[in-house]
Amino acid sequence: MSSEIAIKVEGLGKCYQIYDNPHDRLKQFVFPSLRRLLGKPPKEYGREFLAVNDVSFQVKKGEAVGIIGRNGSGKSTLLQMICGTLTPSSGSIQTTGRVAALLELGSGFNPEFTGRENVYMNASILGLSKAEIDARFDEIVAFADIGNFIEQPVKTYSSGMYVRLAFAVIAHVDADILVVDEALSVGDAVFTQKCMRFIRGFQGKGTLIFVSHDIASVQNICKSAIWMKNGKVERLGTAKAISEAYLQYTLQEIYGEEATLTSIAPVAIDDQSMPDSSVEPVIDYGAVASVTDNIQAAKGWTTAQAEIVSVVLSHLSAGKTACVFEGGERVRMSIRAKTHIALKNPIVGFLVRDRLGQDLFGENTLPFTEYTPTAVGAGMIFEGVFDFKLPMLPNGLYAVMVSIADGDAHDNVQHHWMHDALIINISSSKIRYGLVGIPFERVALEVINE
Ligand SMILES: Nc1ncnc2c1ncn2[C@@H]1O[C@H](COP(=O)(O)OP(=O)(O)OP(=O)(O)O)[C@@H](O)[C@H]1O
Repeated sequence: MSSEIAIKVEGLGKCYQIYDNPHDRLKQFVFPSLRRLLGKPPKEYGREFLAVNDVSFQVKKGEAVGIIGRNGSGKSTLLQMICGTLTPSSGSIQTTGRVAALLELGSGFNPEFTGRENVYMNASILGLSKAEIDARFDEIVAFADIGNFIEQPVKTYSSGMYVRLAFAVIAHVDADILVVDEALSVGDAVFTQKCMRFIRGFQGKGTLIFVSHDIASVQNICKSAIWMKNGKVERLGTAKAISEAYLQYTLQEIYGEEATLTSIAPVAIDDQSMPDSSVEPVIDYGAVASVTDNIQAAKGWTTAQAEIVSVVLSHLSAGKTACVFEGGERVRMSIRAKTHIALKNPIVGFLVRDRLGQDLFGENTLPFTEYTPTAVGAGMIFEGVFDFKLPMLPNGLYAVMVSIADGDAHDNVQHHWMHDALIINISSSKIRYGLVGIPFERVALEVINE
C-alpha cells in the first residue's frame, strides 16, 4: 500500500446468517450435529444476508471522509470491520497506524467496570502503556467531565456520560485514524462543541472517518463522502456532490408515490472551480460580490409539475450596478415560477450556501402565507419576493439554492429544487471570522479610568 494511503478497503463483504423465526435458529444450532451423527447431508435452516457487499475504497492520510446512508445500509458494519472489531467474510482492509473508534453506544466499554477501569482497559487495547495512561488519566477525566462518576460502573452512566468518556479516551491515545459514528449526537451542546474542536484540530494531523445522518455535519467536516446503500457503495465523491445526490434520493423516497423527481441539468460548479477562500488575501475593506445567473446550468430536480423560471437578486436602492453587491445593502431576491398543475399553497424559498455546502442564511414564504394561502391555478406564474439586507460574506463562491413546493410545514411536495440557481463570487472582502459577517457600527479600544 502506498505510503500516502491510510485506509485501503478491497472487495469487503460481511455475510450474516439470518433466520425467519427463532425455531430455525435453534434447529441450525442443534440439527447439524444430529444429522452428522445420522450420516445425513447438512441442511441450512437460515439464509445468507450480505450486510456489506463488495465494498472498495481508499482514504488518503489526513483526509476526512464522511459515510452517509439510510438505517441498515451497512455503515456500522463497515466501520466495525475497519476498526477490527468485526471479521470480514470476504475482501481485505489495510490500515496504517493506530485506529481509535467511537462506535455505537454499548460497544467498547465493559458495563460492570468503573469508568476508571474502562479508561485503562480501553487505552491499553489501543496500545498505550500503563505509564502512558497514568500520565494522561487526569486529562482524560477532565475532558470527559463526568465528575465522581469516573469511579462508578459504566452501567450506571447516562448515554451522554458514556459517550463523553469514550470520546475522552480516543482523544488521548494519539490515534492516526479516528472513526466516529453517530454516537456524538447523544452528547449535549457543550460536549459536542468540545468534540468538534478536537476533531478540527485532529484533521490537520490524522485521518478521519465520520458517520452521520446529519448531512450538514458531513459537509462541514469532510472533504469527500461515501454513500452506502443496501450494503454497497452507491456513490463516492466530494462531500458536497454526495450530500446533494443523497438528499435527492431521500426526497424521492419521501415523495416517491406522489411525484417522480427528475434530475435537471449537469453539474454547474464543482469544488475544483471554487477557490479556497481562506487563502485569498484580504486587500481592503469593501467586498465586491458579483452575481451570476446559473439557472440554465443549475443542477437539482423537478416533478415537472411546477418550475422555477427566474431568480433575480436586485438592489433596492437606486443607482447601483445591477449585478455587483458589497454586502450590507438592501436587496430583493425574486423567485418566479410557473405551474403546470394547480397548487393549493405554494411555498417559495431560498438558501445561500458556501462552497462546502454549509447553509448560511435563507428564508421561505411559508411562515408568511401559512394562514392565508395563495392558491395558484395551472399554467400561471407566481413569484416569491424577499427584501433583506445582504450579509457581508468572506471571499469565495456561494451558491443560492432555490425551491418551490406545495403544502404546509408537515405535509408538502417539493416541485422544483435548484442547488445553484445563482452563483455569488465575493472578492476583496474584509470578513475573516465566521461564516457570515455583520456590518459593525463601531469598533474601538478605549481606556477606562477607574
Ligand atoms: N449480527 C447481525 N446479524 C444479522 N444481521 C445483522 C447483524 N448486524 C447487522 N445486521 C444487519 O446488517 C445490516 C446493516 O446494519 P448496520 O448496522 O451496518 O447498518 P447502518 O447503516 O449502520 O444502520 P444505522 O444507520 O441504523 O446505524 C442491517 O440490515 C442489519 O439488520
